[in-house]
Amino acid sequence: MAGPRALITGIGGQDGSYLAESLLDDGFEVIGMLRDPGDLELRNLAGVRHRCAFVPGDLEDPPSLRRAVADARPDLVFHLAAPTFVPDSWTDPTATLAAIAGGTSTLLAAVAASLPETRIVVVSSAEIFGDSGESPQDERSPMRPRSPYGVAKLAAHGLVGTMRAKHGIHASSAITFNHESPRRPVQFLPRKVTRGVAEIKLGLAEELVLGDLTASRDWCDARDVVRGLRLMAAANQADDYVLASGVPRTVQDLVDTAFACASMSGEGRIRVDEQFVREPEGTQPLGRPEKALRVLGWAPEIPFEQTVNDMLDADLADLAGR
Ligand SMILES: C[C@H]1O[C@H](OP(=O)(O)OP(=O)(O)OC[C@H]2O[C@@H](n3cnc4c(=O)[nH]c(N)nc43)[C@H](O)[C@@H]2O)[C@@H](O)[C@@H](O)C1=O
Repeated sequence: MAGPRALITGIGGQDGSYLAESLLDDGFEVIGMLRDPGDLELRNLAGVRHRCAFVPGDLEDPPSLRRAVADARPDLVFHLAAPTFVPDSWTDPTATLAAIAGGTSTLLAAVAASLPETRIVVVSSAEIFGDSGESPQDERSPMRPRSPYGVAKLAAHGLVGTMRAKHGIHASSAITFNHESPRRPVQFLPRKVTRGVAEIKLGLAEELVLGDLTASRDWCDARDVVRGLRLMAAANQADDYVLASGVPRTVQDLVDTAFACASMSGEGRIRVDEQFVREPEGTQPLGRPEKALRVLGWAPEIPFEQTVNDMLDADLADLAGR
């Protein structure tokens, strides 16, 4: 007999691919929504692609999302797909809102209308807090986003709560803080750092060019976050949860950790370039994941140093294999 079915939007990304692996391991049938299911460049899915099915769907094309839900008839939906690099959201705020807020409302409405027993987890973001004025942040902290990306993620988060209240569906919002892994793209800071350190280690580069070294983030491992998403889907009651480490670290801390993992000193190897410096944050982004621990029994398990080390190892192997 076939197992329960899960539809994952954003299956080719960092979180989507780990989630697919975890669900397949537990006997789920996994259906991935892709803009182009003919795309074979799904590096993150290399190990499991042949065990997944795929349906077409584009966040900015509502009929395609409704069709994806109708065709997959999932028991669970994990909505992960989104444009994710925050600075890019200033280039086209309209497209950011359409993809993130519009895509989420279409999926929630499709579930409420045709599959009301289906459970859905929507991935929101710590960027919804912005100038919260409160640190650390939890599910009840003021939400004052500072970018179109944050505004769009706040709309998606709000839609989950309103659709849950109105239609009684099992819809949950994961307020995820920064999470990393060897599958993180290089435009994000931690991957840029481990890739840069690997290049220096191999003699392929002399320095690492970054923005503000004093900026602070709450980093955890993507594999821990994915475990949290599954616990949210499995919980008796749908609800919203902060998934975070609860530990603040600066960009400099991250850089030091990466050089230490490479058994090197970063002294004299970092240059700050204004093009990577963002406006300073009024409120330190830092999560308080107490509710996730209390209700779901979730806590991060993979130490920060382990994540950075895994990323560095992947970069060294990748560069050495070229
Ligand atoms: C929760 C949230 O998390 C992520 O968004 P992000 O925090 O913008 O991620 P990032 O890795 O681009 O920046 C982290 C920090 O690092 C600083 N920083 C310094 N120097 C460079 C630098 O050279 N490059 C970058 N990218 N950042 C730099 C930068 O100013 C910032 O303070 C996404 O997953 C997003 O989708 C999401 O939802």
